[in-house]
This record gives sequence, C-alpha cells and structure tokens, in this order.
Amino acid sequence: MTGKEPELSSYPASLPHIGVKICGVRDLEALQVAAQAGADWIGLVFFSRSPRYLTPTQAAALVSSYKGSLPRLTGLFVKASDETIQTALDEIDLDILQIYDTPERAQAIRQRFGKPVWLSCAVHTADDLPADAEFDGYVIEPRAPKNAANPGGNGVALNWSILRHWRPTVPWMLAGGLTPENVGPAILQSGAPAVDVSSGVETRPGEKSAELIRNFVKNARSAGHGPCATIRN
Ligand SMILES: O=C(O)c1ccccc1NCC(=O)[C@H](O)[C@H](O)COP(=O)(O)O
Repeated sequence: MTGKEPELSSYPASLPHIGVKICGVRDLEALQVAAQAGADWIGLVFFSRSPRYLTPTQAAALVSSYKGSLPRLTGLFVKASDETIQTALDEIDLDILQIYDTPERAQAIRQRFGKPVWLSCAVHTADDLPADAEFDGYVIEPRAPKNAANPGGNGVALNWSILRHWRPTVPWMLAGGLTPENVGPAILQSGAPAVDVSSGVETRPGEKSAELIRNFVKNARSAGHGPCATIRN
C-alpha cells in the first residue's frame, strides 16, 4: 500500500473505560487471558533482540490459534525498514503499528502503509513530551536505561506527575514499569486514558502470568472510576 491515509480510529478516545494494552504476548494462554480479561490491545514485538520477539509467521500462527474475539493487534517495530514492516503485514493483519523511530520516519511509515501509527516517545522530563503531530496515538515511555538492549519493556517507570497537566490533542497511553500494584496510582497521578504493560505482568522476561494479567486489567479498570480518569475520558 502506498500513500494512503489510515482509515481506522485506532485509539481509545471513545472508550468508555481506561484502555489497556498487554504488550509482548507470545503464547496462547497469555493471549486468551488478555482477551478474556478485556484488554483492548495486545502488542506483538517484531524486534529480534527482544525476549518477547515473535517472527511474523509465529505471530500469525498464534493469533489464528485463538478462536475468540481478539483485541486489536499492535505490532512493535524498532528502527524497522519498510521491508521488515511489509513482511510482517504480509503475514498478519495488524491494526496498529507502534513505531520506535524518529517522528519523521514514523510519519513516512504511516503514509507508506496506510495503517494507524502510534509513536513511542522516550520521556524523562516534561520537556520531552511530544508536540502535537499527525499520529494516531502516542505511547509515553521512560527513556531506556543506558545499558538496555531494548528501547521498551525494561520495567522502568516514569515520574507520572509530569503528565498530569499535559493535554495533547492526540490520544496517548502510559507505559513503563507498570504493575498490578501501581497501575491505579499511575493512572490517577498521570491522568492517562490508557496504560500499556509488559514486564509487570511477567514472571521472567517473555513469560506472561495469567494471574498478573487479570489483576492488571482489573486494577486499571477500577482506577478508571476515579475522578481524574473520568475527566480524561
Ligand atoms: O518488550 C520489549 O522487549 C520491547 C522491545 C523493543 C521495543 C519495545 C518493547 N516493549 C515495549 C513495551 O512493552 C511497552 O510499550 C512498554 O515499554 C512497557 O514495558 P514494561 O516497562 O516492561 O511494562
């Protein structure tokens, strides 16, 4: 596909609840549990250095082995070439492309593939928050630690309060270091309309826990009944 504007509304501006993305899903149990717990998106990591990596063929097989109603499928790409993205799309019908790259490159990907693009933004202070741009969503994450092999999935948390008064016109979600225990305070302190988790629902890198996924979704949704989250939705 070339030069197409994305048609899908990929994001939760209209969701009646706090949006939840379970990222780095690699097996059928995690997919089932996430879907049945009510996750809005699952993330599939197409970056070979990640412990959550799936080849496009593996990802397609995983998704087609689940017979229930699927959350939206988000594919994660790090500094990926058009060819890498096209290879994934040839195998699996991703709803959203989550891009770790420059805004310019992410914009080019959006135009090239005609899919909604979420730009992953590495943030340390409020000055790092992105200005409004032509994206379908932002994933706001902490900067990766200096020695990290991957730009995300590191279990490191942001100072959530820097987001409290941020009002982008583009929908966004909070990621980084979230767990079933801290997701409620994170939503209330940041005002995030949606949250994204990977290592916080794992027993070790790449191994998702059914119990932690269920608790994460439940606690995120409960936090959504608070006054701060109501304002944001
Ligand atoms: O999860 C990975 O291994 C990964 C690799 C390369 C790019 C992104 C990756 N993960 C992104 C995410 O899972 C989330 O967007 C986010 O960073 C949450 O991570 P965590 O702190 O582990 O909850």
